[in-house]
Amino acid sequence: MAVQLPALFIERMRGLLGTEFDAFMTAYDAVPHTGIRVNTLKISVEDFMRISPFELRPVPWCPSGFYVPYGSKPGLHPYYHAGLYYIQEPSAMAPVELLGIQPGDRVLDLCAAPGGKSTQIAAKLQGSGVLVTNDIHAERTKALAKNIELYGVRNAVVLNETPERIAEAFPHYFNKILIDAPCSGEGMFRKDEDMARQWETHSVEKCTVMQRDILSMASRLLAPDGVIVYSTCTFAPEENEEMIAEFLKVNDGFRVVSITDRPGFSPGRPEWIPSKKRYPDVEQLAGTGRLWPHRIEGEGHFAAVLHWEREPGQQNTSDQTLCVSERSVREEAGSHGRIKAERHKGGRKQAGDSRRSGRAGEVSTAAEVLASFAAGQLTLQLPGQTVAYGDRIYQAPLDPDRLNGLKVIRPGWFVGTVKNGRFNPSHPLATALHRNDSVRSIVLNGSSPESVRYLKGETLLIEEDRVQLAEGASPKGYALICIDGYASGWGKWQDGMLKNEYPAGWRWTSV
Ligand SMILES: C[S@@+](CC[C@H](N)C(=O)[O-])C[C@H]1O[C@@H](n2cnc3c(N)ncnc32)[C@H](O)[C@@H]1O
Repeated sequence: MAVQLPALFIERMRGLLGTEFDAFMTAYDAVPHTGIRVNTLKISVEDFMRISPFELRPVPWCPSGFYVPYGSKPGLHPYYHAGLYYIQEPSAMAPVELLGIQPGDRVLDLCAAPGGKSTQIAAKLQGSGVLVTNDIHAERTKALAKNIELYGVRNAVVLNETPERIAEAFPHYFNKILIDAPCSGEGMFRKDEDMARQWETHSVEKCTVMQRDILSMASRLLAPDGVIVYSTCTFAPEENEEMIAEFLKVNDGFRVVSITDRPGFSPGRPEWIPSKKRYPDVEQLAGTGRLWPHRIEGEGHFAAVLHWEREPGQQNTSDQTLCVSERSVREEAGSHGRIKAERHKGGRKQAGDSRRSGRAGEVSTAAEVLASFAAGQLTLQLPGQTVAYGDRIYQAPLDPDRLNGLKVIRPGWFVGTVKNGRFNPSHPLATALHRNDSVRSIVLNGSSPESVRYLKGETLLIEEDRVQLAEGASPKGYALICIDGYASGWGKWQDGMLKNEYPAGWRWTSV
């Protein structure tokens, strides 16, 4: 066995698993599986299967998930940089499938960084409804925001908050909530030896304190008839079945929705909750699910689906807690600059509602400059509400007043900046477009060095006949650069020269 497992962990698993223990241990002799999940915001599964540079084998519990052969190195292909797939451990693809996301859902991903599951949720929403995605760690929210942008998500709000403060701002607002909880990570020991090394210090008890707190806040955030999916990547019953048993004991009206008929899942193990701790109706915990590394092709996971069955109308769903006079906003100084805190006292410029800021000139400037750019450059109607924070313009999926008092990393789709009355389109605007959304586009061949040179930030020579134009458009100006047809960034074309607009912090430096 390559992995050094903690002795205490081995003893505990031997006691729990009994005759299954030997099979469990043999899983540690196998190499972990590599998975990719197709980003259906940018490409359909069928189209990706046609162009995939890798041999694909379906992941049974995720229709857009595939195993790729060991050694494939999916991070080293231009399609990865074009956001066509997310590299994700196969078992980690399961929790979002359990949320049952429908168009128009209001979804909260409470522990979201670096964003694997958030990008999966966004792909299921297909631009409808709203995704509020949050992580408590400021550093990790940078990676989260970047992934939201790389994967072309238009309807996400990115927060860096405590669950409690989100619960104060959004009481009973979300109909789907994912808690991919911080946990002791026992299910990842095969894939990440550091987790095995850190296990004793990162104790199960410490994690249960955080999990209990996060779950209790989720009950305040959930709308009547809503669903919480709670998941961990650990085996410890205290963080899994027992955590859910405790939650059910203190939260009336919730029921476990059985997932044991879902591909890959084995039943939860209520019998592993120590008998001295009594919880009512523990049998329903058999309806939670476990993914075992010796039974499936993936790492160890646990998931529970909790449905709040309380009748609508029994809870206070008012928005009265939203009135906060000041708002703190965090924004990045540049595309990938340092995040700085900025306070606005009613100074936001919001399109279409000059009464809010009292600075009608600026209000109209931001919205009008964007509208004028969009009229000349884009063929789509931008979704959401135009909002300006400083010189940065966003299309927000939520009324920005709902975010009052919260640490907001992105209030919506970052579409560009206004400087000296000119609109400069952002990189995330490009990554969330489809080729025909721009009046001017240039297609680079994904298997030619040209696409790698573009992703490295080099200037390219491009003949005029390669600039694809909507009717009436001239070849000079911003062109959407598409790798094999999939939007990857901007370039500015003039007289056979493509000035590269791929931002410095995003460039592919490892090739
Ligand atoms: C298992 S990871 C999430 C992985 C993520 N869902 C994904 O799919 O990429 C757990 C995350 O919870 C965050 N976290 C820890 N305590 C938290 C809390 N109290 N509230 C919100 N997030 C928390 C950690 O920073 C960490 O990023």
